[in-house]
Amino acid sequence: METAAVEATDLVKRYGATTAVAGLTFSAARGAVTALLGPNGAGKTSTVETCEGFRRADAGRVRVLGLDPGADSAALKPRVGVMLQSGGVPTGARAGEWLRLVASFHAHPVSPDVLLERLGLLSAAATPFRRLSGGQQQRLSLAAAVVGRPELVFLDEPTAGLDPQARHATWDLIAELRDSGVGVVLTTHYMEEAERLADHVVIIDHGRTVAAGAPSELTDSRQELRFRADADLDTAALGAALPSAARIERRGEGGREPGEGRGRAPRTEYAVTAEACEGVGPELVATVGTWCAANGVSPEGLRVQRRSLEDVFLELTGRDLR
Ligand SMILES: Nc1ncnc2c1ncn2[C@@H]1O[C@H](COP(=O)(O)OP(=O)(O)OP(=O)(O)O)[C@@H](O)[C@H]1O
Repeated sequence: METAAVEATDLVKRYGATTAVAGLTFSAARGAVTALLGPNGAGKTSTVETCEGFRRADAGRVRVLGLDPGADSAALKPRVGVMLQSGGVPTGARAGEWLRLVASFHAHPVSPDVLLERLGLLSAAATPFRRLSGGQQQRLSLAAAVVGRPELVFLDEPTAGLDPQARHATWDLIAELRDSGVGVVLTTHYMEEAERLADHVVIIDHGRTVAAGAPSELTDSRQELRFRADADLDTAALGAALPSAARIERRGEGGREPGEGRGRAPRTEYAVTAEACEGVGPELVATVGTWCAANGVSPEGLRVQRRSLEDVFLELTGRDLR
């Protein structure tokens, strides 16, 4: 059987007294996009850098393409592409020259010019790295990670700070890599990106895996009823009218509808959840609608929807700032 792209088991990484990774287990398949999600400081970068062989695990086991990233680093180097958060490009290197140099280290590279064009960097090819915009630097680092036709790429926040055009170009490139059989392991803070791009999501918190699965597996089983109403909605009274398995919670400011004037107070978003997903159905909609009608409340945008990955993420990792 072909080995996984990455297999990490009970991984531990410490920096002095800080335990950044505390027994983390995850796997990433070949020909698939695996997204590592987690709040700031959750241990994503430490995990990725350990898998890349830049850091030594204090305990646990990591296999990358079936090999040990520390002991087998020479064998892995030509097979694994790495995009670092910090770029990793010498500041004086010109974009095009740098990419050609990286390509020259590989036996069958992609044409550097084709990659520069794909990522909108042709006009910046003669510009030194330090003079590139932040987004151009990101894209050059991505190009350098994939130019050698790796079997596996690690991308640490590949679209952080990119404009929508560059983000879409990056997504297209990542999807193509996956479709051609490359394993992609990326970290991101953009839930929409993970939902759209990832085949497998690993949610990490406090150095451990707290949930893993396909985005749809993590969100499908969680329907809820949502609506917007005034901030002072009497949630206790509405809650009392609901079946015992259901409860209502405030989900924060719902904002204004497009075109709605600033003169009107922003609405608050509410969610009614039930212990079992089947509990969120027509009867619950009717109960909420009837209560609203009897109490002079106009529930805007009343709908039953699947929870977003962001909802699931916040539920699992909490709302406290890290
Ligand atoms: N080189 C280091 N020396 C000491 N502590 C470190 C080092 N790198 C990371 N840490 C600490 O380890 C923990 C995990 O950091 P890590 O960068 O792995 O998290 P992360 O999930 O990638 O965070 P972010 O989303 O902010 O990039 C944090 O508490 C961080 O302060």
